[in-house]
Amino acid sequence: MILFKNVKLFDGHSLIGERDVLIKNNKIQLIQNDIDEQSIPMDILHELKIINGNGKLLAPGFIDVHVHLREPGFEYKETIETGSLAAAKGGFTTICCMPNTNPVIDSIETVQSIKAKAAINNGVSVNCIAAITVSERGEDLTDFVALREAGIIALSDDGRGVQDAKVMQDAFMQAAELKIPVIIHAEDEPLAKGGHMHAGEKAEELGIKGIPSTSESVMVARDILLAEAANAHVHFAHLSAKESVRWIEHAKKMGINVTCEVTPQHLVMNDQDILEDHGNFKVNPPIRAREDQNQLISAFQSGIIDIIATDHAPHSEEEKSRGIKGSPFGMVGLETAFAVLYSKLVLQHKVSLERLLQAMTSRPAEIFGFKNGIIEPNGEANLVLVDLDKRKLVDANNFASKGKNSPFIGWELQGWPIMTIVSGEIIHEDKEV
Ligand SMILES: NC(=O)N[C@@H](CC(=O)O)C(=O)O
Ligand SMILES: [Zn+2]
Ligand SMILES: [Zn+2]
Repeated sequence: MILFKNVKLFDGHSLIGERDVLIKNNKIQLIQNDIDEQSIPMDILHELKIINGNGKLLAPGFIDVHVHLREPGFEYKETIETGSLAAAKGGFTTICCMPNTNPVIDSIETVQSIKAKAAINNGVSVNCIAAITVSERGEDLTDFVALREAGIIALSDDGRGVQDAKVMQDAFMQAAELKIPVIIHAEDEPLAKGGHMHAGEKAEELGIKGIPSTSESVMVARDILLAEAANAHVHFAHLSAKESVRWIEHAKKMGINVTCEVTPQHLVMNDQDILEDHGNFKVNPPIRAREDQNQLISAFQSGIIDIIATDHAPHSEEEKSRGIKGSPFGMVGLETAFAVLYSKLVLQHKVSLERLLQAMTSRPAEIFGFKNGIIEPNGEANLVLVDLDKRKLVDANNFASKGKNSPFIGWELQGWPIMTIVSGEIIHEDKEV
């Protein structure tokens, strides 16, 4: 049993002010202006842990619909266990893993084995996203019916774009019938081929071949049209280019069933922030120009961009030590997401705290059909306590993730998750406080 005193409460939709919150039997028992400890029956009082909020923020546990857990096949980069620990440290209680593993998550056996492994970890809920095509080869569709039975929450060939429009059309048609969201990694391979970073001034300066924005935007436009024709729900992953945002805004106005996500790195950086030729700055899609960044921020604040997703993509230090040309694409993000966004967007008055929190809780829950993402009496107690005043330098040595490939190393950030609770149990507590 836990009693939070005087926490600043965000209920999933809005900041509702200072409250006391009582957690009992996995559930949120009471939310009141003042819960008197004396009112708690003596026989259970000894089990009560009182946490003095001192104005700290209590929110629904964060939800991340885009995480690479690397298991099976790439356990040297991350495992379900280390990824779940990293999630808890970042305040996430629900994550969804992408299928670009080895084997690819394209069969019910792989889904079941991931779920079984996740179940014996720290309590973070791990959901599977299965591949659209067998082995993510872009050719034959996986068995959507069987995969849905196995409990997947969406389909995606993340890591690669589905190049063939006919394959994509068939996928949208089946997914629409089964009501499964399709998550698009929008990338036209011939247009992106051979590139390592955004095709702009910075790439020229470094003498590195660029990836043009069109490699993303043409696929966004194509898949809006295909999803519209099939009446499917299309969700675009990790948006990077201003043109993509423009097409999505238009599609939403037309009433097409489209949603999308943006990562912290694409919101707070542009290619001028790539200070050195280091693999930690390499990600796909690439960090683009300042105008793209500004467009992403305003579309995020206005809700055209629905949610935050980290695209947590761990790689080994050895792999990332080969410079921008020689390293694999991807950045870790679970442990820094909130602090990065709070420091660089909220404290700088570019995005409101409410909007940021909605985009990490109730909005992803709504889009992907999770029951959590809100705080309400009798609801499951999946929570995060955030110290909005805490300042800390990002030090990858302290990450729970095996991946140390963060572009934020050395940044001094404010606003850190300090306690994560799943079904009433504290699964992570920051011992420094
Ligand atoms: N984002 C990345 O740069 N890399 C991801 C793949 C992906 O998300 O497309 C990875 O799996 O490493
Ligand atoms: Zn991707
Ligand atoms: Zn990804």
